[in-house]
Amino acid sequence: MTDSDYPDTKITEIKKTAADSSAPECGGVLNGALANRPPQLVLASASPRRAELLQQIGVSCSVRPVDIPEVVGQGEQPQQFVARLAREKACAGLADAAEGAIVLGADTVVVSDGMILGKPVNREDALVMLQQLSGSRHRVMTAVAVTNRERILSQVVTTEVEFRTLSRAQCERYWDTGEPCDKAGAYGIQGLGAVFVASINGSYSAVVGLPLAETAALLEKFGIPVWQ
Ligand SMILES: Cc1cn([C@H]2C[C@H](O)[C@@H](COP(=O)(O)OP(=O)(O)OP(=O)(O)O)O2)c(=O)[nH]c1=O
Repeated sequence: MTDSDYPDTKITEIKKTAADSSAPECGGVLNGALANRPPQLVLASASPRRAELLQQIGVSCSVRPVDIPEVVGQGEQPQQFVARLAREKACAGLADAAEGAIVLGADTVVVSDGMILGKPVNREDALVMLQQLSGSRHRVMTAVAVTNRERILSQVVTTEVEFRTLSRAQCERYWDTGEPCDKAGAYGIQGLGAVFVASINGSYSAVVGLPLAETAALLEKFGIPVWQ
């Protein structure tokens, strides 16, 4: 794999137009009185890992999971896909957030041999994913998006992970632990799945669900400091 295979990643900024601002999912105007309050961060995610990772860098938030369809568009590249989902999650979270709220959404996928692996839908799906990852390298892409009613900033972070060779029996035992079922690629690097990992090149926290250095920089652009 070369750098040009995953040309990470500058921050993408999208300014919301007047039309966007009146749209129900992202609408509203910040009024003067509320503008003086410290910004409230809303985490639009059901992932306990993302809440823990934010806590790790001293950022407090309220948690409001959102439900959006996670379907790859025709011709959509993995990097575009994760970025779109993170932005859609953030925008959906803004819909019923308080005035002045800042919302963070994120998405993680595993990319192996050009295939996008999300969370396994069942045991067989997980076993196929783990066998596919066995003895080879894959990429984990995590996008983070932060939005208020005026703009969205987003960034995609790609990490390369190399797996040891796994036996079918090992994959079955791993499934039985319950760990793979809610994780992209059917493994958790932060858990028992760590024993499968021969090497990692990139951001560990991004593999777990949120790239902390990049997230901290994005939050600071919205006036939310880390380590408070
Ligand atoms: C590869 C890998 C993924 N994961 C997790 C991170 C994400 O929570 C999950 C990928 O699914 P996502 O759809 O990104 O997130 P989610 O469904 O958990 O939460 P939400 O959509 O509400 O934000 O996989 C790990 O915890 N460890 C790992 O090593």
